This record gives sequence, structure tokens and C-alpha cells, in this order.
Amino acid sequence: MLTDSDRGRHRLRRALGLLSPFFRRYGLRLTAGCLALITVDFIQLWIPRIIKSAVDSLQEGSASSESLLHHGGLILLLSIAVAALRFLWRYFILGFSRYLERDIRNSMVSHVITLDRTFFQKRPAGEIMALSSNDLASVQLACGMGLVAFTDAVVMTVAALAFMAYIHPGLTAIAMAPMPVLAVLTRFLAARLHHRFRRVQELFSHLTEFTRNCLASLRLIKAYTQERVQLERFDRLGRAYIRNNLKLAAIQGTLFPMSGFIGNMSLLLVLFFGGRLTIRETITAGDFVAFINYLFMLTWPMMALGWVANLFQRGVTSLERIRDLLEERPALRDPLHPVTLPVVRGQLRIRNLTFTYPGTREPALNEVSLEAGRGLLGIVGRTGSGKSTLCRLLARLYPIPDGTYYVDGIDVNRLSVDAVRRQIAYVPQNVILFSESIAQNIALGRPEASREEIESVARAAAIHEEIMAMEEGYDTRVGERGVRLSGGQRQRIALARALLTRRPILIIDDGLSAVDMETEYAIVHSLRSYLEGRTCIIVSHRVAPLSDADEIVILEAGRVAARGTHRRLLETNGFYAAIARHQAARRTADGA
Ligand SMILES: Nc1ncnc2c1ncn2[C@@H]1O[C@H](COP(=O)(O)OP(=O)(O)OP(=O)(O)O)[C@@H](O)[C@H]1O
Repeated sequence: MLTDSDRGRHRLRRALGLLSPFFRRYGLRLTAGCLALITVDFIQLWIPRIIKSAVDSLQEGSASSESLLHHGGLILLLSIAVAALRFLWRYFILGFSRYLERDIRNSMVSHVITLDRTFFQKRPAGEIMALSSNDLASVQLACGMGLVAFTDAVVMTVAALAFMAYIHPGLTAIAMAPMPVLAVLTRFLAARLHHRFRRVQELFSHLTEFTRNCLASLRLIKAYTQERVQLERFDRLGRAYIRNNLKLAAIQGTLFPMSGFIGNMSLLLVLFFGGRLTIRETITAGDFVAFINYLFMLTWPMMALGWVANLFQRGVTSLERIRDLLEERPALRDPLHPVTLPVVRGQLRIRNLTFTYPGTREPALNEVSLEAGRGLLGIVGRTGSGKSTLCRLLARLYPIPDGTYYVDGIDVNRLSVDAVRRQIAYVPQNVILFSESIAQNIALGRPEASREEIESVARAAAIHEEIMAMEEGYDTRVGERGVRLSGGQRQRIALARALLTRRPILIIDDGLSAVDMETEYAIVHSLRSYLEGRTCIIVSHRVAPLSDADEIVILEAGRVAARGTHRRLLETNGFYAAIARHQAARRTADGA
């Protein structure tokens, strides 16, 4: 059975494994930086030797102005060398940590892009943003300043101890007596630090996600006058974040001063015992001064120990979180040996498809079978009957069992996910437009499309006239810093975007719900000629625009309740006939 410390070691190995390629990639830069750093340390360790020789010559009476100037000049030269080398290690090692940060961020973004809806249902965007900001910053700090402090502390400690032992081994042992206390303290507090820091990072993720949500739904919050409630929730989250940060600070606050205190205990011991050794002339006054200098040099590494332990703990915790993200795999994966899709005829077949969303128990679709070929297939049904789910599955956004969905007679699970998606232009219910020009938004799927092609699909989607009426026409920017579009305009731009891809299969999931009934009718009518030779599936709450459809499928509670042409359904299906009557009456009333 694995113990806690085995698990801890395993986690550490896994997390550090993520870094090893970067250490190899930037090995030269790192080696150069570490060499510069170690050289600085040795030069600094040499300076007390020069001071010792100056003090000894003063004590012996052999000192002259010239020799003192010589000692001073040497120290000055060494200081210049230290300054130059410090610049170099900063440039190389901190540069390494920035490259590392960039590379990990790039792998995170390119990995997240491959993940699918199942993942995003589980991990909110705020959490991913926190990982790429706060957590990545901790890793960068640990691999930059953490690495510097660690190397510095180790080299300084070993070398200073060697110089001290050279002066007087006994005195060195006395000076080091309080050190085990520091080691035990660091080990004890580091575990608590790790736990607390993880909690702080989690709370930061919640805070980021909450802020993102608030900003995205600001209008809704105002409309429901929920500002105060939201502010209170935000405040509660902020307080929890502060509370945990303060607990973290309390642990750090114990670690740092304790390191300093233990350093001062050593100084006290050296002053007393070293002073007595000097009086007895066992060591020279120069040795005593040099010894104290070395002890001061040890104070920083001792303090650094606590700080480095803290930085490394934070870095490892963050690295684990990042590693967890990078180990996420898309639920929808390509087969090992995908079949190549020949020229697509657009023949879709769903067979006995039952689908349950991850994390839910009730199936959203139950034993659904249908076929769609060139022409128009309409889908209607009450809200929640599974229409959008069916569209998402047809658009290949969720994994489904083998033998339930065929494109041109081939099971989609034998095709690569991209190969299927490339055949389908999908217009989802919620339109997403980027903060770019209208032309760029329409050309998302084919950035190389000419302006004529863009205008032509905009005409088919009945949005051209409205775009031309805007001040900058197709170059009008959309979004926060641009023009605000109505729901109907956004939907028609999304439709134009889908048409431009010229894909053989078009799926519109209630994508015209925000335009008025007449416009929807006109669009569906004009699409007929555009979709010649293509497969088109339209989900609509209105039946009139689907009156020309080759077939209409009625969904009810995730099952196919009826199917047929408009005319046949009017005669045979009570639900269909009722909504057709109701909508016709409204149309007449609106027209009156
Ligand atoms: N992402 C999801 N995770 C879990 N359950 C979902 C998800 N999306 C939809 N459902 C559930 O699946 C069922 C079918 O929903 P779906 O959105 O497909 O219906 P719909 O017919 O498109 O409804 P509407 O006309 O309101 O858009 C509903 O019970 C819904 O709660």
C-alpha cells in the first residue's frame, strides 16, 4: 500500500517530469547562468580572506599604506567582477524562467484547444485562466529566483563552511549547532505551506471564474437588480481568499523570522567562543573577523532556505495543477487507424442512438433513429425534447457509441473527428462573434474568402442590406468596442459564416429564433436554391418555414414521436397541427 510520503514523492516526480524537457532545451543558458552565479559566490568568499590578511598585517604591524591600498584595490576589482557576473546570471537564469513560462503557457493553450465540451463542463474558464496566470507565475518564480536562491544557498553554505572549518573546525561545529532546529522547522512548516497554498490557488480560481461570470452577465445582473447580492457573494469569496492568504502569511511569518533568529544564535555563540579563541591566540584577529564574515554570509542562505522551501512548495503545487490540466484527454478521440472519407454525399444516418450527458442520469436522447440526405430535414419539438442535443451529436461534439451514427454509410467512430467536422457547417443556438470586423466574423471558416463571396452569403442570410447601412459596412467592428448587434443580426451573421464554408452538410440549431417569422420564412426559402445538392437540417420552433422540408421529425422527451412531410403531419399529428394553427393565427394577427 502506498504511504502518504510515497504518494507525495510520486506527485513530485510527475510534476518535475514536466520541467525536464525545458531544462534540456535551455541547458546551455542555464549552465552559463549557474556558472556566473557560482563564480560570484566564490569571489565573495574570497573577500574575507583579503580582509583577514589586511587585519593580520595590521596586528603584526607589517601593514603599510601601499599594502592597505593594494588590499582595497583588490576588493574593488572583485566587486566590479561581481557586478558584471550578477548581471549575467540574472540575464541567463531569469531569462530561462521567462522562456519556460512562455513554453508552458503555449502548451497549455494548444492543449486546451484540443479538449472538448465534456472537459469545459467540468472545468470552468476562470479556473483555466487562474492556472495560466497565478499558477504559471509561481512556477516561473520557483524556476527563476527559486533556482538562483537554491544554488546560491547550497554553494555558499558548503564553501563558507569549508572556509570556516579551515579557520577552526571546533568553532565551526559550535556555530552550526542551532542548524538542525532550522531543518526540522522548515520540514514541518513546508508541509503546512503546501496545503495552504493549494487552498489559496483554488480560491483564486473561484474568484476569477466568479469575476468572469459577472462581467459576462452584467446586463442580466442589472436587469434583475442583483448588484448587491453579487457584490456580497464577491465579498464573501474575497474574504475567504484573504483569510487563507493570511494563514499562509502566518506560516511564512513563522518560517522567516525563525531562520533569522537561529542565525543570530550562531553569531552569539561565535562572538563568545571565537572571541575566547582569539584572546588565547588560538586563531588570529584576522581569522576571527573573517570567520564572522563567513557567518554573515551563511545568514542569507539560512534565510534563503525558508524562502526557497516556500517558493518550491508553491511551484510544485502549481506545477501539479498545470500537469493535471495537461493530462486531461479529450473524451472524443480519433480512432487508431481512421478510415478516409471519400467525396461526401451528405448522407447522414442515426441508428438507435441513446445519449446521456456526462454527470447526468436521464438520457437526453432515447433510441433515436433518423436519416438525412440531400435536401431539407426539419426538426421540431417542445423545449427540452432533445433537439439541440441531436444537433450537437450530429456535429460530432460528444462521443457516442459505435454503430449509432453513419456518414455516407461509414460509422463516425471509424473516421477522424476533424474529417467529420470538416463536412459540417453548424450554427449553434448561442452565437459567438469575435471582437473583429463583420467581414472577419463571417470569414471565420474561410479567412481567404473574397469580399464578393462574403457579400453573397450575407445576401443569402438576409443581412447584407443591414450591414451596408452601417457606417463602415463590412469593416464595422463587432463587440465591446464596436457596434452592438441585435440577436437576429447576430444569428444571420452566424448563418452567413456557415454558408461561406461551402460544406456539404448544414445544421442550424434554432439559429433563426431571434428573427421575425417572415424573415425566417424568407431565409429558409432563399436557402433552398443555395443548398442545392447539400444536406440541411434545421431545428425550428416555427413550423411555417419548414413547410417545404422533405421530412420533418418531431422529438418528444428525447424520442422520435412522429415524422413526415408538413402536410402529412398537419393531418396526423395533433401537436404539430396545434402549433401550426397557433402560429398561423399569430402571423395573421401580426399582419393585420
Ligand atoms: N450540457 C448539458 N449537460 C447536461 N444536460 C443537458 C445539457 N444540455 C442539455 N441537457 C439536457 O438534455 C435534455 C435535452 O436538452 P436540449 O437542449 O437538447 O433540448 P432542446 O429540445 O434543444 O430544448 P430547447 O428547445 O429549449 O433548446 C434536457 O433535459 C436538458 O436539460
